[in-house]
Amino acid sequence: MSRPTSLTPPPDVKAPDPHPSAPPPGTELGEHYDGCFGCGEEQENGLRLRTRVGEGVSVDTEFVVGPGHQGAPGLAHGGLLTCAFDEALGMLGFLLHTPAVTARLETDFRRPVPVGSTLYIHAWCAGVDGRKIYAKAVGRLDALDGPVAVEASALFLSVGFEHFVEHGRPEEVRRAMENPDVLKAARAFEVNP
Ligand SMILES: CCCCCCCC/C=C\CCCCCCCC(=O)SCCNC(=O)CCNC(=O)[C@H](O)C(C)(C)COP(=O)(O)OP(=O)(O)OC[C@H]1O[C@@H](n2cnc3c(N)ncnc32)[C@H](O)[C@@H]1OP(=O)(O)O
Repeated sequence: MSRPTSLTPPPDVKAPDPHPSAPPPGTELGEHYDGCFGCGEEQENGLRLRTRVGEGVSVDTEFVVGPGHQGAPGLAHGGLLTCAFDEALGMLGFLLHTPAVTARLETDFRRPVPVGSTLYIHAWCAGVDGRKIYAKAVGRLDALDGPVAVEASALFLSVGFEHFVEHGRPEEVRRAMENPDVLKAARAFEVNP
């Protein structure tokens, strides 16, 4: 039975529309930062997840589970599955046009996920209430309509770019700010609130 928690939007809060400048469904969202463990190309041991825009405020992310992702022999590690969900859910901020960070993330593991399988993760925004972004995701095994293996509920909070500048280690922040793609994304957020 589901119970109200801080991960459930208040009853009067509806699922939002994408921001007018959000990319259309089907668009592949690139890495948000090349050093990101979830999506960064420069992160040697990272998951290198790719995410596409779905209908409304939703995204689809595929996680191909390899031998480097094991917990038990031949099975995906739960923490890495949660990481893949965090990444997919985090991308919803791009459709709402705000940088956002995970405040709380709850994961339900329904079935084991074997090495060699692909987890099809669908994540969507259930509501926005001020800075709070309520989000959900479901991961299906080996097909878009495959059996549900993992589900997640999350609360993200919108933050300004100063969150990253103030808290990140200065050398990585400096390097990120030298990247024209990161700067362009940061300016787009600021110019079109
Ligand atoms: C210049 C370079 C720029 C580079 C930029 C690159 C691109 C970036 C773009 C996009 C990034 C995408 C990244 C994706 C990666 C995946 C996502 C992650 O893994 S993020 C990492 C993990 N998360 C954290 O590290 C957060 C650590 N926590 C915090 O920083 C703070 O706690 C924060 C911001 C979450 C909240 O702090 P407060 O001071 O802003 O706000 P308060 O007042 O504490 O909370 C506001 C409301 O939210 C509730 N709240 C806060 N935390 C909660 C929780 N854990 N559970 C339930 N409610 C919570 C509170 O009760 C309050 O509610 P009431 O307004 O009173 O109703």
